[in-house]
Amino acid sequence: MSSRKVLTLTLVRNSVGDILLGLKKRGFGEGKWNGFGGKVEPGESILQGAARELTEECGLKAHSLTKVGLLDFDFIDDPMRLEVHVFCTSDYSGTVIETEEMKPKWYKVEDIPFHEMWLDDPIWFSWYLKGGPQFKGYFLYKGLDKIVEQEVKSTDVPRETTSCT
Ligand SMILES: Nc1[nH]c(=O)nc2c1ncn2[C@H]1C[C@H](O)[C@@H](COP(=O)(O)OP(=O)(O)OP(=O)(O)O)O1
Repeated sequence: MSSRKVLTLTLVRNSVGDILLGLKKRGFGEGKWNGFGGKVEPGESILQGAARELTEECGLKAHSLTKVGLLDFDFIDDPMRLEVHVFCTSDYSGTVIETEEMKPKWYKVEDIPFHEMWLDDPIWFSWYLKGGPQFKGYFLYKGLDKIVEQEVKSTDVPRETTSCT
């Protein structure tokens, strides 16, 4: 029996192209820098979940979100499967705040701290940064510190921007 979790991950960029990451202070991925997101709750859409998590974790309100990719994670000897829907936005308002879950910080793209992020991030991030159609990634982990299988590819599906209002 596998247990599949649907999660969101949102990458925010400001008007000068810097990217907002958060240092996860608790829970899954604690101690790693990442975008903002979490589990989609019953009764909400994936987009609604992404917008809610962004506000909960760093205070920003997304006016629209652009779907950029999908990441699937399997774990050897663990029935957990993660389906992570990746969004980006530069269309937001509010002030960035530190929350119980995340300590946020703006990074220049060339300074993204990949050595303090999930091992898969340096593999798929370039697909996000370069634009183009949505990407699809698959990673098989052994534990949380080793990737034993990986694939990232482009799909035929263009990036899609949806209003959050
Ligand atoms: N391998 C991976 N690479 C990556 O870049 N992001 C990942 C990842 N695995 C999970 N994530 C993201 C998805 C999501 O944004 C976040 C995990 O969210 P969760 O809601 O599971 O966190 P928590 O365990 O803190 O749960 P809550 O207590 O519900 O907030 O980490």
